[in-house]
Amino acid sequence: MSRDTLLVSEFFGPTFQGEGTSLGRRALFIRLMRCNLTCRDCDTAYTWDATRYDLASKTQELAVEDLLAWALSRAEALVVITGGEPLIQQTRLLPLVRGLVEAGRRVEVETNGTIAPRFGLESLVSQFTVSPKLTRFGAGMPLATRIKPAVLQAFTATGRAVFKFVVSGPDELDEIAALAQAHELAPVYVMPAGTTADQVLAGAAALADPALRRGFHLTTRLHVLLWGDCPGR
Ligand SMILES: Nc1nc2[nH]cc(C(=O)O)c2c(=O)[nH]1
Ligand code: SF4
Ligand SMILES: [Mg+2]
Repeated sequence: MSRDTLLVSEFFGPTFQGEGTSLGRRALFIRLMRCNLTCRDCDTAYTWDATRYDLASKTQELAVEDLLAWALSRAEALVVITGGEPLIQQTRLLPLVRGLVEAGRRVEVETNGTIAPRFGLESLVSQFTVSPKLTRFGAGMPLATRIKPAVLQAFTATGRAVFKFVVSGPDELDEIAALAQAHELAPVYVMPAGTTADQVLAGAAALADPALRRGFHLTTRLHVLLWGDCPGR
């Protein structure tokens, strides 16, 4: 077994997968430190923003085998790996994912879609939930930083990608439709931004009919509806 370590922000569960295709399923979560993007409204800036947080005090450097033992000591069939941007650490993630899959677990990775999965990770992970960042959410970042066509293509080529856009309002659906068409992204989920139940509910209500008209799927943020902006849920 590898002595590799991962830079972890938090690991928790059981909880419910709060977003996307597995919404409502019991799951364990492993949130990794670091991100290569700097989204203005990031809800997990404590994983990467050294200007606002003391990252050293937020980081746990954990042995892969200890994380694996923790996950396998629980009954949950689904393990979600998120961040931050988890694929920054993908070489050291590989033995963890391999161990989980060999034990029969389903692994989903939540990613911003700017780093392609490699080294066999693309065939071990059951689902990549890819969230490209829109102009408003990614304010200040150039398009070429947020949207990498070859990487999006690599995710599509895995046959295991779903695309989930965090949306501030229905006026952003044009931008999503253009991206989906240009990069052949499917299936497309839209998800309201928000860290309170009121924001998420209002956002979902505003998105529902426009999303139906466009052929997009809709996801809420169940954990925010249930528990608000609460780390570790
Ligand atoms: N319950 C729960 N579901 C989630 N789905 C995606 C999450 C994330 O932070 O990436 C998340 C999270 O933090 N909690
Ligand atoms: S890509 Fe995700 S983790 Fe990184 S800054 Fe943007 S919202 Fe935050
Ligand atoms: Mg999140």
